Amino acid sequence: MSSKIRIAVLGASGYTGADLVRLAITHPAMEIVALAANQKAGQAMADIWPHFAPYRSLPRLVRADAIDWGQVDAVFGCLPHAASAELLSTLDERIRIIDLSADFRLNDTETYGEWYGVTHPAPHLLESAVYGLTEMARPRLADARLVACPGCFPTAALLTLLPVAEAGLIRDRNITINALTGVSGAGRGLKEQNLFVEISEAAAPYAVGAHRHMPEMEQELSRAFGKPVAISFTPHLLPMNRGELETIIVELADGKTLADLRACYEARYAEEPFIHLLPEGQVPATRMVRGSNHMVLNVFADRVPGRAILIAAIDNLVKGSSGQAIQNMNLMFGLPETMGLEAAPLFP
Ligand SMILES: NC(=O)C1=CN([C@@H]2O[C@H](COP(=O)(O)OP(=O)(O)OC[C@H]3O[C@@H](n4cnc5c(N)ncnc54)[C@H](OP(=O)(O)O)[C@@H]3O)[C@@H](O)[C@H]2O)C=CC1
Ligand SMILES: CC(=O)N[C@@H](CCC(=O)OP(=O)(O)O)C(=O)O
Repeated sequence: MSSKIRIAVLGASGYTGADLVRLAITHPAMEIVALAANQKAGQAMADIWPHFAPYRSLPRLVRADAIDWGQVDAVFGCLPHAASAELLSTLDERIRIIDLSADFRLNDTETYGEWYGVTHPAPHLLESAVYGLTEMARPRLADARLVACPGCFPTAALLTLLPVAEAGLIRDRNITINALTGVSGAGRGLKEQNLFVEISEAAAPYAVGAHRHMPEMEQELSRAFGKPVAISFTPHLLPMNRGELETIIVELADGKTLADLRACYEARYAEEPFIHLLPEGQVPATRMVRGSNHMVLNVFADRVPGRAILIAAIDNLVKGSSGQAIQNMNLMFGLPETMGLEAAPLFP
């Protein structure tokens, strides 16, 4: 192995793949050896991405079957679900996999089939897959061959809910998550509902009562509560490029207070480089984290007795996908966890 981790990015012509490349360019221990696409194979990154104009030496996009896999130590799967598992399951066991799709997040293939509408292409890989919510998965990452990065909505929701669920501070019922997202969450493919005229000067919910991230959140929350949990989750599309904000209403467990929630986050996240409990009263907003791997979080009282409001913001393309993927890679390869991810948020 060379002194750097030689990486391939599958889906480098998509939004998460491109943001991964953006971060990899300045990562001191990553060397980009291959970039793959589907319809855009054959094109140069600088031709399809205006922000890569200064980086003409990036490898040209190829189809995955044209990659010299002997040169690759780690692969990032930035592909649609099913296509991702199909391709990744053909790779040599030596190559470590960081998958950003939904393919290896759910433990059971029946739930996957129900929500994703396809038969799982590689069920034999599920057992060894580590659910890569980094802050919760550290001990299992060093030896992992396959890491399934969480969806963008579950990332913010679970980082907010898991500590207080595990500490018995909230009830396992009536958890309501309302989320706002930027349009890059839907990928670069053209969809008429995401055209400028359809989304500008507007805000609208989608996948109401039926979003695919619910089973993923329920899987992890059920583990934390030690019993099956159902949640209510409604995403809303906003006319912004990046960013995700989640407002979560919870019921406090008997005798627990807002101060208990705050103390729990202070203890759990005090040493975390990327998770920040804001000072009392400060409201999280997407502009606080844009372009960075940070998450900001705060807790607020609800007028309804016995409830609390938890709010978190992340950048869907960084902490919600490519940044978290690199954070996982750093731990898989024994590197400092924050390597290549130290950039401050972009503002204004
Ligand atoms: N966008 C986001 O905020 C997040 C996305 N994700 C997940 O990450 C994955 C990538 O998302 P995103 O970057 O937004 O998607 P995009 O639609 O922007 O990009 C998809 C990429 O996959 C390639 N591709 C499509 N179909 C195939 C195929 N059959 N075989 C090989 N390559 C193919 C495309 O190539 P070409 O352009 O040549 O057609 C493109 O490079 C998805 O699974 C998504 O759900 C996860 C967290 C957040
Ligand atoms: C705005 C928008 O459409 N966002 C996407 C989130 C992308 C994501 O995280 O999807 P996967 O779980 O498939 O990886 C969505 O709501 O489906």
